[in-house]
Amino acid sequence: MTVIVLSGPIGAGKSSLTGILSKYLGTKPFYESVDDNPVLPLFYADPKKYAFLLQVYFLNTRFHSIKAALTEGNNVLDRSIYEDALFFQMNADIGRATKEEVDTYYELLNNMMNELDRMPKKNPDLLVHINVSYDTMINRIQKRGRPYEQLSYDSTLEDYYKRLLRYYKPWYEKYDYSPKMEIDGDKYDFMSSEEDREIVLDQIVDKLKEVGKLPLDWDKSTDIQIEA
Ligand SMILES: Nc1ncnc2c1ncn2[C@@H]1O[C@H](COP(=O)(O)OP(=O)(O)OP(=O)(O)O)[C@@H](O)[C@H]1O
Ligand SMILES: Nc1nc(=O)c2ncn([C@H]3C[C@H](O)[C@@H](CO)O3)c2[nH]1
Repeated sequence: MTVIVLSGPIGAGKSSLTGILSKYLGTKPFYESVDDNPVLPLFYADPKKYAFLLQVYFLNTRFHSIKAALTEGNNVLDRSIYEDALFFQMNADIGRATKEEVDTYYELLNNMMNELDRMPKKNPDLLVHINVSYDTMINRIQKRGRPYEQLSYDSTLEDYYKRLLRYYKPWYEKYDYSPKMEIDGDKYDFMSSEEDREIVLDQIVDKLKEVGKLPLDWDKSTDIQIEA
């Protein structure tokens, strides 16, 4: 059993790479709840009011996915639970949560982490972090086109996104729940370029081999078709 988690800022390419990687390794993808998430548009419309609710929503849905992913088969998850606190702390730092919400959130998170600790498999086998610059992040957010994430929707989003990138750097450096690796999301267009896709997949496969976690039942499929 091999569990891989993707990490990285908004629009870095986690869901896209989750799809590619899970197809390539013949594993199951677990996606973050976004299009079916009723709180996300509320949050972008009124962040101060909905930051706490959104965080609890994500924590709950991620916990469900993790429980399923850590109990059966080989899986790829498109964002790690370890990034949840990064988002919440950043929102709290810019005044979008009360002290009571902060305390309650961390108690809940700790509680959930303790539950994960009691599971047969506690941590993922590999974290694949996608690094992107601010310009790439914005281009991808525009390309994907969720209305409430666009800079034109809210003039404070530029600062929010730049701040998010600043929070990610130390977060990745400190991360030690599993082996980890970085993918250069500025350099490799794994969506349109087959050559780039192969390079990125090779990097991940090499790392899985290095840590002894390449799925034994892995059936390499050579041709990954990307749906437009
Ligand atoms: N390496 C890449 N090269 C070119 N385009 C990419 C790359 N990665 C992702 N994209 C495109 O960027 C957009 C955002 O990608 P995706 O939804 O996978 O990001 P994400 O990290 O899952 O975002 P979020 O954190 O918001 O869930 C999509 O339109 C996708 O096709
Ligand atoms: N505030 C907040 N906390 C989280 O834990 C979190 N996880 C994801 N997101 C937002 C980013 C993208 O818009 C969108 C898809 O990733 O959802 C979050 N926002």
